[in-house]
Amino acid sequence: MLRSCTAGLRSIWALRGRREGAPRLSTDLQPARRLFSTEKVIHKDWALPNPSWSKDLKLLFDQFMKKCEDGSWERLPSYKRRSTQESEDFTTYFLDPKLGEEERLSQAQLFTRGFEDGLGFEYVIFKNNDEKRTVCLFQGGPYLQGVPGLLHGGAMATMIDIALGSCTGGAVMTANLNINFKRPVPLCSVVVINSQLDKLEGRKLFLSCNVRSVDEKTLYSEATGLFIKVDPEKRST
Ligand SMILES: CCCCC/C=C\C/C=C\C/C=C\C/C=C\CCCC(=O)SCCNC(=O)CCNC(=O)[C@H](O)C(C)(C)COP(=O)(O)OP(=O)(O)OC[C@H]1O[C@@H](n2cnc3c(N)ncnc32)[C@H](O)[C@@H]1OP(=O)(O)O
Repeated sequence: MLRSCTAGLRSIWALRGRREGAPRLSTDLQPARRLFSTEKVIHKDWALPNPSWSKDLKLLFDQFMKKCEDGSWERLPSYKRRSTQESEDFTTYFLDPKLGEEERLSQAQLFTRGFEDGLGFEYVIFKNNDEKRTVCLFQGGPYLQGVPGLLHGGAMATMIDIALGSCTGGAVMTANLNINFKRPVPLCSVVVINSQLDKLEGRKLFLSCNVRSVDEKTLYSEATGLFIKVDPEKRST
């Protein structure tokens, strides 16, 4: 497993070298502002295959894209940042215009999309609206290591949070997340997160998920989450 991870890293570096004008490693501390001056980066949909995707991830992606053809499933696009109504709901709810937050947040981006191809979170989420469930295909890259050779539990928790949140379809906040880590996840492997909405009670959404290996033989984690729809009448700050 470690050998394939190293090989993956080597190919990522090789690719980076080949791509003309490709940004250098984020550890070079390039100003984030420069990244965001490129409209292409802001509007790019990151939930699409790139050369770092393993055969397993590409295969599953293709299978789910096929399921999208009859409209029962949809692929959810993913951006570093976006200016949709949903984001506006969050901004109105949490940010105080008096504090000049907009300027401070001009460099903000979704942290799961802050890594270069293959190094961090590679994932795509498919949603089945009728069945109120999502499937997240996730490949955790070498920068997400915890115990040597294994995915950090916090990285897994992050993906679980996003996967559960993707089932809610609106402006929500995570109020509670409960995870049972049953088996360690090998770094650079692909896992499948199956999430579902179990119950809706006013503004409270109760969700659950499991995380399995591609062959479904290993159950890595099980989790439940409580998400609260933000109340536009309330401000939290
Ligand atoms: C997660 C994905 C979201 C996807 C959204 C989609 C699109 C958005 C567009 C762009 C964004 C893109 C991507 C987003 C990606 C990632 C998001 C990451 C998510 C997070 O990383 S998020 C940070 C961690 N999260 C917090 O930082 C929450 C801090 N917290 C609060 O901000 C408040 O606490 C809040 C708002 C949760 C509730 O506050 P509130 O004032 O609105 O409501 P209130 O307190 O009245 O609770 C109402 C009813 O919920 C019950 N209740 C509340 N909390 C409970 C708990 N813990 N356990 C059991 N029951 C609970 C009460 O008991 C009451 O129940 P009842 O009505 O029956 O009495």
